[in-house]
Parts: sequence; C-alpha cells; structure tokens
Amino acid sequence: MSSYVRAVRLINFRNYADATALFSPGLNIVVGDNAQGKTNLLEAISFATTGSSPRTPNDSEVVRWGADFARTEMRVSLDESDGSEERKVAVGYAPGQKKRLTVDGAPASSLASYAAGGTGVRAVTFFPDDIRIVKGAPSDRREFLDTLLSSLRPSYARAVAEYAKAVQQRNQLLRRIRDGFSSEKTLSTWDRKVMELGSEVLRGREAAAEPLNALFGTSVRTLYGPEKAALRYSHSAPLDGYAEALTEAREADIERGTTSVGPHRDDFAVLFGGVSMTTYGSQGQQRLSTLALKFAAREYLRGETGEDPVLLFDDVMSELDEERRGYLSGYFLESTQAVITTTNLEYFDEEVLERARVVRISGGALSRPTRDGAKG
Ligand SMILES: Nc1ncnc2c1ncn2[C@@H]1O[C@H](COP(=O)(O)OP(=O)(O)OP(=O)(O)O)[C@@H](O)[C@H]1O
Repeated sequence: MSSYVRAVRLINFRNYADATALFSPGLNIVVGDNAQGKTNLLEAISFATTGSSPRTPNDSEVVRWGADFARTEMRVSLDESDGSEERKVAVGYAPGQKKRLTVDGAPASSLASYAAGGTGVRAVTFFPDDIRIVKGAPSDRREFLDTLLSSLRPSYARAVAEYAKAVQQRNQLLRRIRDGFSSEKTLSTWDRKVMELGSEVLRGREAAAEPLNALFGTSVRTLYGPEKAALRYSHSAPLDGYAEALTEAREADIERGTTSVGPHRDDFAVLFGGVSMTTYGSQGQQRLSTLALKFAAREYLRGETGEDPVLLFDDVMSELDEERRGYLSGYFLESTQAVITTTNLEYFDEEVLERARVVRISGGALSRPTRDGAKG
C-alpha cells in the first residue's frame, strides 16, 4: 500500500489553537457546519505535506489571528518497502523568519525537496476556487502544471523559480537597452540563462503534456459522458525552435521591454468535443473539467512515482448530482487515502459511511480522536 497520513496536529493554524486529527486509509469525511474550519484542516494537511499553502502564497495568512507563529506536525505511514514504518514531519512558520521544515527531527535540505516527496507522501488537492484553472487566466493553468511537476522533482521547482527571476532580469535589461542605458551586446548572457532554464521547464511540461491529455480524456469520460475531451498545450515556442524564436523576437522585445517567448507565455486549452471550456464551458462543465484535471494529476503522479497520492478534496459533493456523488464516493473509498469535507453527511450512502472515518468539526475543535485505525 502507498503511504498515507496518520495524523495531523495544527497549532495556531487559521482558526485552530491546538487540535489533532487522526485519519485512516481509504475515505475520511470531515463534516461540520459552515465556517467551522473544514477547509482550514485540508489546507493544513497540504501545508504539512508540501511546506506551503495551496490557497495563498502569503504564509502569514495561515497564522491564527493574534498568534505569532503557526505550526503543523504530521505523522505519515510509509510504504512498507522502505523498511521504516513512520515518518514525522513538521512545518513551523513565524512571520519575518525563515520557515522551518523538519523530517524526523532533522532540517529538510530545501523547501523544494520537502515538497517533492520529502515527507513520504504527495497530495492532490481540490478547492472550489480551483475552477479558475479552467476558467481563469493562462497563468492559472501554468501554475497547475508547475505545481504538479514540482511535486515530482525538486529540480523542476528550482528551474521554474529561477526561470521567473531570469525573465524578470532580462526584462529590466531590455528596458535599459531600449532607453539607451545598456548595450545590446549584454543581452546574450541573459538570453543563454533564460534559454537554459526555460528549456528545462519546457522539457518537463512537454513530457507531461501527452500523458495528461490521455488521462484527462479518460477522467472526463467517467465523470461526464462520452464527450471527447482533450488538453492541448500551446507554445509560444516549442523546445526545438526556442533559440530561434527568442532571437527573432529580440527587436520587438526591446521595443516592448518584455520577453515575449518562452514557457512563461504558454497555455493549455481544455477542450470538450473541440470546444474550449475556458471560453464556452458552463459552470458545471468547468467544475467537472477541473475535477477531471485533478483525477488526471493523481494518475500521472501514480504512474511517475508508483505511489498513490493522498486526495484532499474540499466540498466536492455539493454541486454534483446523485449519480456522480455515488461514483465519487466509490472513487475515494478505493483510493489509498482521501480526506474530503462536507456540510452534509446525507450526500453519502449508509454503506459508504460505514466504511469511512468521519471527523466532526465545530469552531476549530475536532471530534475526540479515536485510536489509529478505528473509525468514527
Ligand atoms: N488566520 C486565521 N486566524 C483565525 N481564523 C481564521 C484565519 N483564517 C481564516 N479564519 C477563519 O476560519 C473560519 C473557518 O474557515 P474555513 O474556510 O475552514 O470554514 P469551512 O468549515 O470550510 O466553511 P464552509 O463550509 O463555509 O466552506 C472562518 O470563519 C475564517 O474567517
């Protein structure tokens, strides 16, 4: 069996002062009224798993109001083949200070390596706001791809971050050249750097594009219907024509003061029967395609690592019809581990509830943890 999360402790995290939740393999249902802390709990599991919040780039938002730090601790049950049984990981954050990440008590070598499997577990998250991946701007779609690929390899995460910096610096230089403060000769050093890092990003994305397209097609068929669905990556320049395209765009780039070619300008189309869901999708189609993207991400991670990621899905049942809710319950029950939130247990059949662990939340307090492995 793949690794899974046994327990998470939240200290000064969002509306939690100090609370511990225990989880089982298979389906875990977090239930509570509105604004009790369900989303915050999923966010905390993700924070503990990757060292960052999937909801905000601003870490200080997760610190409980009035507190001066936030901390998550997590116990992960490891895949047996590793020999060791359990890993303990923690993330501590105090505004103004460097984030502290530890694995079995020792500092993690970097955030990138912590997030890319350093904790022993990977996660795929779904938050209602993720619909922007389909509905929103190209940057939302690029972020989806980059987060997924970064969770596989720390080197990809580093390339993405360094590439963004290199593009910014090139842009500054372009403007200096345009305004006569620098000579065009200085540009070739930055072009090489941008190309080198950009190529690494492109290679990662190009390798993932086709498998993700196929997995997305299958997920849409099971979730939605016989529609032929596809993801189509669109390049500002493909890998093999990157250098030429960057050189060709040089004059125009100087004029505009921005870099117009490279993976930071790419996008992918989400298509149902050839129709763009970004432009023409109904709310329901956009939501289902977002779910299908997440399912594709799960399968992709599973294929690449041989490990099933943990699924953290927020309020996923509420806008689905009964048949799809039934399908999803089965999907989660059969996963290595899923933690999903709901305000309403009636979305689940009796037999699903019998097989699931139910965690109740009220005002940032969790139902008393029961022994590991016990339900309820
Ligand atoms: N940094 C913070 N410190 C304290 N409370 C916070 C912080 N950030 C958010 N909250 C509060 O936590 C509460 C619970 O939020 P959460 O999004 O987890 O609710 P939820 O149970 O998922 O609700 P819903 O069913 O309405 O989506 C909210 O009232 C929110 O204002």
